[in-house]
Amino acid sequence: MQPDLLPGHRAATVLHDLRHASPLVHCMTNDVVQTFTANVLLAIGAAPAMVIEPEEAAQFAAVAGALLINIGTLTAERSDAMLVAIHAANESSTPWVLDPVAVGGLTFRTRFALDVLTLKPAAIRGNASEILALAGEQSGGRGVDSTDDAFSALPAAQRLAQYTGAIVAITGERDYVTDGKNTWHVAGGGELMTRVVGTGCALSAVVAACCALPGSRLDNVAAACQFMKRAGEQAITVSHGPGSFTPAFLDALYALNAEALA
Ligand SMILES: Nc1ncnc2c1ncn2[C@@H]1O[C@H](COP(=O)(O)OP(=O)(O)OP(=O)(O)O)[C@@H](O)[C@H]1O
Ligand SMILES: Cc1ncsc1CCO
Ligand SMILES: [Mg+2]
Repeated sequence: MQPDLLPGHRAATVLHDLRHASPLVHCMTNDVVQTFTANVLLAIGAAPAMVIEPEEAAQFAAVAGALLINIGTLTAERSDAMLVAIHAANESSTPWVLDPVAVGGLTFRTRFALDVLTLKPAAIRGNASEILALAGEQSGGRGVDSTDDAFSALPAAQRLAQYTGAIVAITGERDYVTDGKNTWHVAGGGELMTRVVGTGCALSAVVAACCALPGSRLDNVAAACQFMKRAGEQAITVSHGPGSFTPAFLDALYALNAEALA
C-alpha cells in the first residue's frame, strides 16, 4: 500500500518559511554539480556557500543553517575536510545531510558513508540503489544512477532511519520520505529530470535548507522533495529537451507558490 501523499498546504508552509529564513547552506558537494546546486538554492530562496578548505569548513559549518555532504567526487583529502565539518556542525547543532552518491559498488566512498552514518545526520537523500546499499541490502546501481525501484527500497529506508535517527528520502519516479515510522509519498516530476545531471544532488541541498527550518523535519524534507517534483513537471511542459529544461527548471523553482503546490 502506498503511504499518504504530503498535503500541498504543508509544503506551501515550508516554502513560505524557507523564503522567509533564507537559510545559509554550507555545501560540500561534488565537482559536477557545484554551479547547478548553488543556482537551485538561490532560485528557491536559500543562500548557498561552497566552502571546502578543512579549517574554513569547520569554521563555516558552525555558523551555517545546514551542511550538505555529497560524496559524488570524494577524495581522501575531501573526506578529511568533510569529517572535520561534520564534527563542527554537530558541536554547534547545525543539521547536516548526507547524499551517498554511487555508494555500494565503490569501496572508498562506501566505507566513508557507512562511517558517517554514526555521526547523527539530520537527513539522508539518495536514489533507491544508494539507499539499499547504505542499509546493507543487495542493490543494483549503475554508476551514479539507480537500477532499483524507490518503493521496493522503502523497508530499507525505514530501517536506515531507525538506525541513524535521520529522515530518509528515497527518490525516483515517486519519492518516499520516512522517519522510520511515519512515511510521506511525493508524486510528480518527470523522466526528463534524469536527463540532466544533478537534480538529485541539488535536491539534497534543498533538503539541507529545509532541515534548517523549524517544525516537523519529516514534513520539511518531504516538502523539499515536492518543490523539486512540482518545478520539474512545470519545466517539462515548457521545455524541448535537457538543454531547455535546465533554465526552465530554475525559473519554475523561482516562481513556485502555494497554488502550484496545492
Ligand atoms: N522517472 C522519474 N519520473 C519522475 N521524476 C523522477 C524520475 N526519476 C527521478 N525523478 C526526480 O528527479 C529528481 C532526482 O532524483 P534521482 O532519483 O534521479 O536522483 P539521483 O539519482 O541522485 O540524481 P543525480 O545523481 O543526477 O543528482 C527527484 O526530484 C526525483 O523525484
Ligand atoms: C555524474 C557524476 N559523477 C560523479 S558525481 C556525479 C553527479 C551526479 O551524481
Ligand atoms: Mg545522486
